[in-house]
Amino acid sequence: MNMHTKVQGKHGEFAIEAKGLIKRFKSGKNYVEVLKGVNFDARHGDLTMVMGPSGSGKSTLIAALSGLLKPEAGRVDALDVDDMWKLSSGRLDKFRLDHCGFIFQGFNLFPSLSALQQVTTVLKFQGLTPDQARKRATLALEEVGLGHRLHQRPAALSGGEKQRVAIARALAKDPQILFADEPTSALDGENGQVVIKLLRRAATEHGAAVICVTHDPRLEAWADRVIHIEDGVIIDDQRRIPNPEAVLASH
Ligand SMILES: Nc1ncnc2c1ncn2[C@@H]1O[C@H](COP(=O)(O)OP(=O)(O)OP(=O)(O)O)[C@@H](O)[C@H]1O
Repeated sequence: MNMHTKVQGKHGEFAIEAKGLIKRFKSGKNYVEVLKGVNFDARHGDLTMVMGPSGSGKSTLIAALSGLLKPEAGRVDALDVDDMWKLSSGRLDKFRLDHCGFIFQGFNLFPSLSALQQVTTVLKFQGLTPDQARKRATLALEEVGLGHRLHQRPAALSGGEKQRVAIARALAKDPQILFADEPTSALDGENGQVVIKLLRRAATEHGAAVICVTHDPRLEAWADRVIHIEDGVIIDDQRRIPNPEAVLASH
């Protein structure tokens, strides 16, 4: 693991705490309550997994926690920010850029950029010089095993490689909070294993608070904590001892 930067928050400290989150969507004439007063927290160094059936509110919860979707009620305290949703949208964007990493199922890569450029673009936004950005991006891509694919565009990469580029892009800035939404669902067992191990390492070695939404019960083996959500309510929250050497069987 590269040692160039470290998350400031200590292992075990809260990275994010949310209270009373309520989110409603309009459905015809009515409103559907998708988050029904959710309390949530996640700690540095933990891989916190959020599981639940389709439509239970997992993605909505991630969006409300990460400043992407404003809840109707409740508050989110993250790192040194009290009540994130009181920030202006510009400050909220800056907070996300500086401190949060995102990994989504669809990879969200730019078709015309090489693997290296996908990562350097974000780092340059953060204010690194082109030279610093290139060095840091190269390290991040090497860390996910793509040192030999730096100049390939997404069309030339496999699904697993694309997801690893997305992870390198998220990890290159050493996010203090890493949000992953179904990061392995488009991958086979072998590539899924690579990805979940990278998330595990982001927590253990970088000290990030990794919050991973998944349907996939096989990923529980790597988690420090498994939270179950059903119908907009957290119904279970268990700490467990992760097994970083677990093997992900194919579906
Ligand atoms: N923008 C929206 N407008 C209206 N309804 C929405 C919107 N986003 C989500 N919903 C509804 O909110 C509910 C919860 O959605 P959400 O995506 O949070 O669930 P999920 O647990 O992540 O599901 P999945 O595992 O299928 O991704 C669903 O019933 C969905 O249809």
